[in-house]
Amino acid sequence: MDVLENSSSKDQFIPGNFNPLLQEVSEFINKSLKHVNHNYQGQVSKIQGELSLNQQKFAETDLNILGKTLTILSLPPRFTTVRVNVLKITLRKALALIEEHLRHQYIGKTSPLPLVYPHHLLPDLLIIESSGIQGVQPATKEVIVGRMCGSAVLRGAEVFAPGVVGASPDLHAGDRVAVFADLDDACLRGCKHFSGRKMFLGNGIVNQSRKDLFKTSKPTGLAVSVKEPIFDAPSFGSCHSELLFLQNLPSVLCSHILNPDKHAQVLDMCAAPGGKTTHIATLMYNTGQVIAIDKSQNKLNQIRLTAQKLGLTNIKAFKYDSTKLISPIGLDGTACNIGQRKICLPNNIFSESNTYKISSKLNSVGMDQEYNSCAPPYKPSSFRWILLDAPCSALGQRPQIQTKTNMKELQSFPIIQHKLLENAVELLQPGGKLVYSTCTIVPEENENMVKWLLDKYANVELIETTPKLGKPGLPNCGLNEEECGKVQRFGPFPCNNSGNWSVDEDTIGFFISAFRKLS
Ligand SMILES: C[S@@+](CC[C@H](N)C(=O)[O-])C[C@H]1O[C@@H](n2cnc3c(N)ncnc32)[C@H](O)[C@@H]1O
Repeated sequence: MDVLENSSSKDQFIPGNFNPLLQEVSEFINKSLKHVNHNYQGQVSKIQGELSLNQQKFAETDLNILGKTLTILSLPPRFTTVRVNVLKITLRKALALIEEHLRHQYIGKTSPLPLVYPHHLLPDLLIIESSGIQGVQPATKEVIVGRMCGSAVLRGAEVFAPGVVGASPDLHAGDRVAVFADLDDACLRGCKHFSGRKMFLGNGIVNQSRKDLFKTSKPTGLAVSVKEPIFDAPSFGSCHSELLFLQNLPSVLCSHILNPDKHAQVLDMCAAPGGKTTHIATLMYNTGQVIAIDKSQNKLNQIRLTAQKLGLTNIKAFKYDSTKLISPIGLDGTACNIGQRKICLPNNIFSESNTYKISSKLNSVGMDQEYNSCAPPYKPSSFRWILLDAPCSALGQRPQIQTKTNMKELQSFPIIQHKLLENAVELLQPGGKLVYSTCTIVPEENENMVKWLLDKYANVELIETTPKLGKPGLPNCGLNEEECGKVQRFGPFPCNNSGNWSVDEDTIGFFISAFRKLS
């Protein structure tokens, strides 16, 4: 645990030997992964002294799986992955667009122009390979930003004025400045000399003076243009958002694994902000129907916007609690059944106020009826394809330069995942396919969840997930070797001893499993 102990004494990020994740969370991951440590021991000793980030050797004490995992989690993947809207543009043309965008973006940057190429297996994915960690020394003057802004900077963004919380007293436009993230939300707005825990993100050129940054409570515009980031990553903003969609590789894989038929009816139980929903809708060539459920209205609005941008009209989105998706009424004419017209009852959860219309066309009466006919809840065995991309502890997301998640919160996720899975199994037709995924590396939400499902339902079988890009499931977490081989896991992180991780290894932490319901 030296990695963590070191962290409290450091006030500045040095890639490769520091991760500021909360100690409590680190202990939880450590507990969850304890059975893994043993299995990784052989590989860990092999890479001792060899694994290097930023050409810096890892200290012997850092070479434990937890230390490496936490270090990697604090940085973004070196590969940025872009899903191409193949309904509107070919991969080749999209590649040319991205190259052109990058050529402009990298003018004046110290890092080399990234490579762009198609993924070796996923037909709609382009890879942007950047040079990753850069050797950069902090400039003397500094700007302090919040954690959210800091994570965005690590993924290639510039610093905008609302993200700035502190700055050196004599800061003027045109100054070269070091950008730091405030790890504990401890920096008061307008602070001149911040002495709390902070992480160095890179150097840039100031666009607004200190006076301009803090003269109003709602500053706007570019604050710092980041020229020498500690981690080189391309930025896209809203560039060609009707053609290109930034999406992590395992998330793209997830929809390919579900692989519904054209004209199918698919249920996406936890859909917002809609990355996978819109991908599934695209894989179905904008035919059939993707029913997207989420409990958050704000996030549902994001699905609508993304669908509109991408030109997709086969998505119907509803605000609903997916732990209560099964119709409580039955087939007495008032019950809900996909494809039948829904009759709204007094006090029925379905109402104008809690559903969301995906397209303005739906305002016409006829379309409203069509829309209503697929509103939740549903009778059992309604769907042949279901995606449950569950709410989870998200401990695979990168970069996580700090997390506020506490132990109690972490332990709450398996409870809701059980309820969601129960609904999913009930709604699945015999012969139907369910994909369960999370963006966490914690076995309690992954392998253990699969084991729980298989034990509970004799009529559900675990099936192969293809295409195969991830690693097998973790051993000693309830699944036998054959079962481990069927699921796909991304993280805890690579154990090849060169440090040259491939695009399929250097990803966010993720887990994918697939099931079929027997008749
Ligand atoms: C991991 S995110 C889904 C990401 C999404 N599939 C995508 O690819 O963009 C989990 C989502 O589950 C939603 N959620 C959490 N509890 C829910 C519930 N009981 N019913 C429906 N949605 C829920 C959250 O609002 C969140 O948007």
